Amino acid sequence: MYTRTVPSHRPADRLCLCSCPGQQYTQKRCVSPDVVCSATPTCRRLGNFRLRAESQSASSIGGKAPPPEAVLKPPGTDVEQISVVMKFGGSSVADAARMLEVADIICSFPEHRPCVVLSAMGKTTNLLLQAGNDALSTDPQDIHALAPLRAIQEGHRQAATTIQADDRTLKQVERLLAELQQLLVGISIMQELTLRAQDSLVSFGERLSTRLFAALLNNKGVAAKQYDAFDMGVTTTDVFGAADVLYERTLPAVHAALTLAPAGQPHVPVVTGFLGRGVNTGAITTLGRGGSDLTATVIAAALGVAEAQVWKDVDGVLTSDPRIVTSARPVPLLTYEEATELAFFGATVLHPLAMQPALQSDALAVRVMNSYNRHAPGTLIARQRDMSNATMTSIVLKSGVTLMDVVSTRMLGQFGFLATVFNVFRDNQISVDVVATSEISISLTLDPSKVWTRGLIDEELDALVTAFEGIARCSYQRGMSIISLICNIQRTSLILERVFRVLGREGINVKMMSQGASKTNISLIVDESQGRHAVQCLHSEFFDAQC
Ligand SMILES: Nc1ncnc2c1ncn2[C@@H]1O[C@H](COP(=O)(O)OP(=O)(O)O)[C@@H](O)[C@H]1O
Ligand SMILES: N[C@@H](CC(=O)OP(=O)(O)O)C(=O)O
Repeated sequence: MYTRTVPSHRPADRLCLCSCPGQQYTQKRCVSPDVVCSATPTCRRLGNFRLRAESQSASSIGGKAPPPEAVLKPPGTDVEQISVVMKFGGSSVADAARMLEVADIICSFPEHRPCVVLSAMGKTTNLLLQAGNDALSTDPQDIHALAPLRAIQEGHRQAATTIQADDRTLKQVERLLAELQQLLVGISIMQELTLRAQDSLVSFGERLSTRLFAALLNNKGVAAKQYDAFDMGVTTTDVFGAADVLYERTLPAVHAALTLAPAGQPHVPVVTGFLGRGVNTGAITTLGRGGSDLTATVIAAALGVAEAQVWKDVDGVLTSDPRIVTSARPVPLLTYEEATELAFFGATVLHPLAMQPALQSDALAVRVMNSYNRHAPGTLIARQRDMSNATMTSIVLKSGVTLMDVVSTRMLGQFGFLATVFNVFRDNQISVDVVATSEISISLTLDPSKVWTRGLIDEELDALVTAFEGIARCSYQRGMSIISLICNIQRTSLILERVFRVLGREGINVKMMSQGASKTNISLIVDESQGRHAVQCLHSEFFDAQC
């Protein structure tokens, strides 16, 4: 929890939700309290406000990137303050051509002055992790030939050439690539890759991509400046690999860094996502995989802007993971709570903590957009939404889960049993996802990736069983999946009747179920081997017209 100390720059502004046919649930920053929307008779009071679709149509519809020599019309240079944070993930900035496309997207919002947050290009983070692991089994003199290192060097040099990066940027890129190689040599010599070193290692991805992108914008006539988040005040715990943002320190510092810029031409800040600086160690930290989403919402909260846009390679948050259900379709509206549950329970489209700053802010909306299909309305995530017509919103699968049963060896009525059980998990630093209890027994699922670099190992589970000796009988089953139904809990009976009819028909046994305090989620635990099939059948039942 934190108190937001940074006031909004536009106290008169407010957000409006409109539901115009064909432009469903478009959200706007309204410049006066009675300005709402223009498109249809039901919401006609927009006046001088332009719809997103209109402003996009002024730019290159069809998503074709401009030729490298073209000069872009800068986004909102006449806008005094930064008014939107736009985050582009690795898939959006996979290569120079994609960076050009992203520059064009940014410039298609002339009414906005953006702050841009970028992830590493394409799969660079994975390549960096692979290089770190490979370095452990490579002689120091052979590090320069490591395949992932070569791929990173070649990819970034090629991008720098294509975007015609200036000499200063070229030097910076070469310096970073040399530093990266040195770090890998160090890992090889030390024969050790700590989480701290690993965070420094993966930071090179965002440090390189942002420098290249700022150079590209400047080349296009859009004044831009690169920022490293860890030098700009993003302060975190020292939990390497999954650091938590320290909001009280971070928000005012980021606000100052981005608003107290030296006088002169307003510029577009291009900030590294995913990275922070550990409060005690002073070392570079990361916010967990996909952490750039969180960087974007943190910056949006720090600046008090109304919207953070996270641009992906899908048309928004979908009714299921498109890699499991090919017919999955976009969900137009979500609440912060629904988005958080989705992300925690396996929808990798959003970082699980990305909604945290939005929850604490006055009116920060998060919009998930597709940089490959910029006209798609995307998903708008806000504090509340009308649930009257909602039944099933999205179906999520999380695999690699361990199911643990803990049964008290004492008599019925023994108090303090639950507290004792959870103390054991706390002492062993293992996080629990889903819980179902009776008076003397408790079933729970254990998070497969408490640290994003690995899953639970057998030794940890055996240590837990030992820790329960004398307190309870404990057994565990690996290879489970959690299916999370993000749905309207007001309709639980109706939903569960359909769920169990489908699962019964398919011969899928539910090992455990939990509805819990969440108003948005019912979790079912099934055997991992049946997880994908179960999700496909449930999606078909709730979303496909023929069922
Ligand atoms: N419910 C879901 N809705 C949309 N995408 C999902 C969902 N679940 C998983 N995904 C996956 O998330 C991917 C987008 O997230 P991510 O790869 O982190 O994007 P980026 O790297 O651009 O930030 C999609 O390509 C899709 O495969
Ligand atoms: N590059 C980091 C951080 C990130 O947010 O990436 P993406 O936006 O591409 O998911 C990662 O791969 O985890």
